[in-house]
Amino acid sequence: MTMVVGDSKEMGLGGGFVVPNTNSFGQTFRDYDAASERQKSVEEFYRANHIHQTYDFVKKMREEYGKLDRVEMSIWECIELLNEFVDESDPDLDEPQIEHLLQTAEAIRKDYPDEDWLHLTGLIHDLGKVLLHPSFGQLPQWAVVGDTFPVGCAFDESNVHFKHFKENPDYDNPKYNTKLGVYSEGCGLENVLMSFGHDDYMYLVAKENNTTLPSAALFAIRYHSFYPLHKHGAYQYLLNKEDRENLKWLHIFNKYDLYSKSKVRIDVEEVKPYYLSLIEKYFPAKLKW
Ligand SMILES: O[C@H]1[C@H](O)[C@@H](O)[C@H](O)[C@@H](O)[C@H]1O
Ligand SMILES: [Fe+2]
Ligand SMILES: [Fe+2]
Repeated sequence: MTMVVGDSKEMGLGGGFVVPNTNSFGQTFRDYDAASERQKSVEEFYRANHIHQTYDFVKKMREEYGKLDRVEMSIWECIELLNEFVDESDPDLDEPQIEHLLQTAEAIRKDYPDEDWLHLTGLIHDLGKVLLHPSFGQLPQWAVVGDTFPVGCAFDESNVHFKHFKENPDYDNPKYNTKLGVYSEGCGLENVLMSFGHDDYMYLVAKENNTTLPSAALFAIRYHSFYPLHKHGAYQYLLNKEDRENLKWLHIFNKYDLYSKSKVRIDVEEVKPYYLSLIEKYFPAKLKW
């Protein structure tokens, strides 16, 4: 039995995943106001993100990137491409993305050893960040990372750095700035346009390449950055019954996505054979991106 020294919350029994009290900068997770070396640049990131993610922008990007006509590569090749990127929206992590993917997957594996689909979901959930790469047009960070939110209806105040939405052209547009905007009560998230980024893009890649992952996996990939919903319970009026079901797995998934972020590196070569076997089980050898 492993005992981890710390207060009661940090104590882990039996080798399961232990939720740390603080991130690797000594702060609580997702504290966007804490004075840290990353605070200013993260806020700058959200300012640009909130200004530029409009209804029209999202529509255009979805059409363009939904074609999947840019690159052909395997899941593992994509993982390796992510080695060079650090996410500018993240107050908790400044390691290359490949570390975060493996940390998430391995943390899930500790607590859910039999749910191999969830391990793979952890491994691939952020692969959409490949949009930052030159072969994808080197999109700016504000169009790829950060929390997501619906466009086409009023922005909820639970969004991180909400005040910067006031500079978004949709903020004053009566078509888009009411509670429901262009949507109807209970219409289902599938019918809602979310701010464009790595979540929705990776969902499209997985679906269009005919993954055999279950729908809870696709939902987790697609909405894992939708913190206003899964952390704050905002935007409930857009959900349908299926969304509420899938949300249960997203809550589980989020614990590992967020709290596995650390400076402790995973030995890539050691775990690679296991993940290659999962990729082979759920994906074709080459995918369209
Ligand atoms: O900074 C993080 C990071 O970009 C994650 O990949 C995303 O899923 C989170 O929602 C975001 O806040
Ligand atoms: Fe993400
Ligand atoms: Fe993540």
